[in-house]
Amino acid sequence: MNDARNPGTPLTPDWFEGVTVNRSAAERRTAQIPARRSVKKDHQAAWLIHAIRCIDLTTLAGDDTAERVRRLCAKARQPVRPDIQAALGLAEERIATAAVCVYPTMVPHAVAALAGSGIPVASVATGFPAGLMPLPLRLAEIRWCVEQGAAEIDIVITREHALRGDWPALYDEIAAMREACGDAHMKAILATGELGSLTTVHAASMVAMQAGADFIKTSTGKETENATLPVALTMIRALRDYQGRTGHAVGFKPAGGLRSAKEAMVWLSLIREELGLRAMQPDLFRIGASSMLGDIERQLEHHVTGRYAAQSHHPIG
Ligand SMILES: O=C[C@H](O)COP(=O)(O)O
Repeated sequence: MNDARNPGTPLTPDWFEGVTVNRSAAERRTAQIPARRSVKKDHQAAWLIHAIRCIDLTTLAGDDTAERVRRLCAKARQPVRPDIQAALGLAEERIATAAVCVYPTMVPHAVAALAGSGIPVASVATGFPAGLMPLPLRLAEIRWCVEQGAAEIDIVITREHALRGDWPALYDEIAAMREACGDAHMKAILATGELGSLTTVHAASMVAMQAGADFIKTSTGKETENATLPVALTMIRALRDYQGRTGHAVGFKPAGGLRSAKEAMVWLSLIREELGLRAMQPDLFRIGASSMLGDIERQLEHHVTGRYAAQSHHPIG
């Protein structure tokens, strides 16, 4: 994760009030990306390996178990089958996911399973996914996760603050969460599918960064609408504006419903086009996904063998 933490700024409404985001313009701009074959065929395998290195390998299910988390962590340590990795000429390469993301009570199991791997444990917190709990309890949950060894905390915002335009309330809660995180890096989940408009998404993005978020993240994966390209473009433009004003690069994490290798390529293309190569690195770009890795591995196997394995051949959970 980017060692240079986001120091944040005082709440500065001038940076977002009066900004109106045109949804149809954002949709037109992003509609072109999926169709574009911007990555040459023989570079696609390299892009997919890079995508793996950006994945927060996630399980956030009510029936999660310690055993499932242990299996997920083993996958995070060895995401590509050794024979496929060798056939790609990468036998000596260390390929691992960026992090493993779990619920709080699964953190100790993930920490134990990832010991010595260098792969950080990310935990959702603050009453994920709705966040509708008293703030002191949400802050205590963050501190508990950090004490259990989580190095990254994915917090959720109170959507009502954004929906009502109560930016001081939103800023104060995120700043308090950032303080509770201590040395753990904080990703602010905006739950954009519940924010009503891209204009509100833009404002909430800017407030989260001003309050000290190290990353801004689209979704919990539990909303009806999760990561979409127009939402991402809105957040990325806010990121770029924030960096222009402060000199600090905040990370971006799309999450929720991202299932395929092709989507991974589209998201990487969007980041490259909008923010450049540096922003594609795992300390600034993550993909929150519970099942995308399986499809990426299938594509890599096809790249190597010319055949597709059955979906079940690359299980994770
Ligand atoms: O990052 C967290 C998301 O819940 C992952 O969503 P997903 O299970 O749809 O991949």
